[in-house]
Amino acid sequence: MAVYTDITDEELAELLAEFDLGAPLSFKGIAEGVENSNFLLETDKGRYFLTVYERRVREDDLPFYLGLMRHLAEHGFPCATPIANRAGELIQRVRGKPAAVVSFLPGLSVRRPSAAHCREAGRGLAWLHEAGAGFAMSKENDLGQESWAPLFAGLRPDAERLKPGMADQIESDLARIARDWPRGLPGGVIHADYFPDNVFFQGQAFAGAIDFYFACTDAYAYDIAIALNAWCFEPDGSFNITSARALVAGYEARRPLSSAERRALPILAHGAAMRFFLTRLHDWHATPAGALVRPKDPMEYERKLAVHRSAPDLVLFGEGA
Ligand SMILES: Nc1ncnc2c1ncn2[C@@H]1O[C@H](COP(=O)(O)OP(=O)(O)OP(=O)(O)O)[C@@H](O)[C@H]1O
Ligand SMILES: N[C@@H](CCO)C(=O)O
Repeated sequence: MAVYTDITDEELAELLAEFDLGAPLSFKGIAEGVENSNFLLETDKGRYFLTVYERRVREDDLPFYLGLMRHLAEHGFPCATPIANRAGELIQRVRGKPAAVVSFLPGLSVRRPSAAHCREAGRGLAWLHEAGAGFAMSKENDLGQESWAPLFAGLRPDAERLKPGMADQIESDLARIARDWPRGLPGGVIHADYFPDNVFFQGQAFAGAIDFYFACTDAYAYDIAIALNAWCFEPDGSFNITSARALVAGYEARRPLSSAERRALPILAHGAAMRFFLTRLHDWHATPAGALVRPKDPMEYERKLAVHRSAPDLVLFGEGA
């Protein structure tokens, strides 16, 4: 359960006094998510989310994330929009931590996405890339390819604890990824955490995205690769090529890929699996037993790494193989 910060009625009243959101009707902590504390606030004027930023999110980066959400919403992309207080500020303070009030985004995420959901998710991702194209700010990807080897250097013992022999295998993946990593692909603002729990649907139709706190400037095709890993693996660990083709087709319905982007998808997917394996491995041993938040399983991503390692043409979908 990701509610790390308690908020008293007095603290809520103090915060709301800065806004014109109406009188509170209900206020409750949301159990989902692992990164931040989220509260659903209902007032006589509508529904809002209060997010208190807890760990990975650096305060200095908030103007980028919140500015991006505003920009996307202003350009017609459905996402939660930060709401400024009467003084025009987007960043608030709760218990000494940075916080923001954002609009409520209607829709539901899906736990087991179908190929039809994947197509819609792909379409939504291309829409996000298009809508973000004119955003004036940029932000380096702190968890980009160059960060992975140094990150793993501190995690070797953790990898060996999970599975003896794993560390050398990961080193060899890292070397292959570094050697083949594509440069110069078209890029701009990417979501960088476009997982099913961050995408909402209404019925089968894409209804929007949340959780822009890993967003950064990087190759668009890398965002697709992250999504292929997150959306197109079955619970038994197999890659669902039908779902993957649907996701890419949905994306291309709005933004066709160049042949360089398409050719790069396999190595980008291998790298994207590495990125989530590493952060999960880090959190796995850093989260104390009995903590409120259950860390995500690094082995799920170790299995995805193994799939990309053994079938490097998989994500080419039969083209150029
Ligand atoms: N603006 C919003 N509108 C509607 N629901 C929201 C909104 N923001 C968050 N939620 C709900 O709260 C849950 C947790 O939010 P979020 O995914 O941002 O948390 P997190 O701790 O950053 O999670 P993650 O583990 O994905 O990084 C979401 O699954 C969603 O159900
Ligand atoms: N989507 C991430 C969690 C952080 O948002 C993961 O599955 O590892």
